Amino acid sequence: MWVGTEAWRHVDGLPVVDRCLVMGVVNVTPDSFSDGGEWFEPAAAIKHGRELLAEGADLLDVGGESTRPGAERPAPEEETRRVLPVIEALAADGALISVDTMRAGVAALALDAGAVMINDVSGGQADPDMHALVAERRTPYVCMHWRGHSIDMQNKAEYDDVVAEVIAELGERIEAMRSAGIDLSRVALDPGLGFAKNADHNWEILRRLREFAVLERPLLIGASRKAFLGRLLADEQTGEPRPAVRRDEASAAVSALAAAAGAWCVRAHAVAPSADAVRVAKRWGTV
Ligand SMILES: Nc1nc2ncc(COP(=O)(O)O)nc2c(=O)[nH]1
Repeated sequence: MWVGTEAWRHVDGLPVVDRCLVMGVVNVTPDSFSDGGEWFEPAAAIKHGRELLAEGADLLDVGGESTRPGAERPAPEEETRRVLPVIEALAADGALISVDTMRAGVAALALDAGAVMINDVSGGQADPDMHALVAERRTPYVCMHWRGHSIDMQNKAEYDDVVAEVIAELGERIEAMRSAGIDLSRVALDPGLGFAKNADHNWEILRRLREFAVLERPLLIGASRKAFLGRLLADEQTGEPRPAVRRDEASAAVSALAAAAGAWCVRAHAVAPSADAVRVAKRWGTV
């Protein structure tokens, strides 16, 4: 039976400990950009989730729809088929699970199967029923900044001031959640790195991360293995981006810096490096 990494204080539903949390990524998809297909079989995904918990993941994010740029959407039934057995098994181990879905129907079944949080990259824009579900079930909810589905989201990466505009658009989401009767004390926000954002936008958001404090909600940062890190670390001779599976050191560096800037949680494919990184950030900032 898995035991939590540290004493949990559920402050109004969102899990909280006295450092930045680490959310391990379990993509049960054939085509996610960073690990597509590796954990597509339930047994492999469950085994991987247990490995991430052993590496120090505070919670696991189980998703059945790839959101990489250009991705085609699976049918709701297929998305459900992918995630439910994995959520059931890992929740039975005692793990804290968020379901990474934009669909209220999938989220409801995931909650019934033992998930304790909904991670919605669309912030409720992809499914008009999502906010009502979150309000009714009083589920801790991650609301990410989003400007449309992966199939064409990079066409919407136009900003005058990306930080000001992402903050404003997340503010609109907060109002929509408030109107839907959602208990905002159970809501975390996420700037959506790589979603309708290019590399410069991502770096500007990270550089100015503290400005998001104006929204007065915990922040989740999902930088792990993303293309902007690959481009930063491109081969100097060939210009070839660093492959996704070799971006974990850079991902951990972002985790440390995001934690130092006050992030509530970081989302990581390789948990161990980021688990160490957030502990370094905590001790560094401790008087
Ligand atoms: N809250 C949140 N959820 C996410 N889900 C998927 C991906 C895409 O990355 P993946 O395909 O490696 O999971 N990124 C995020 C993110 O940045 N934030």
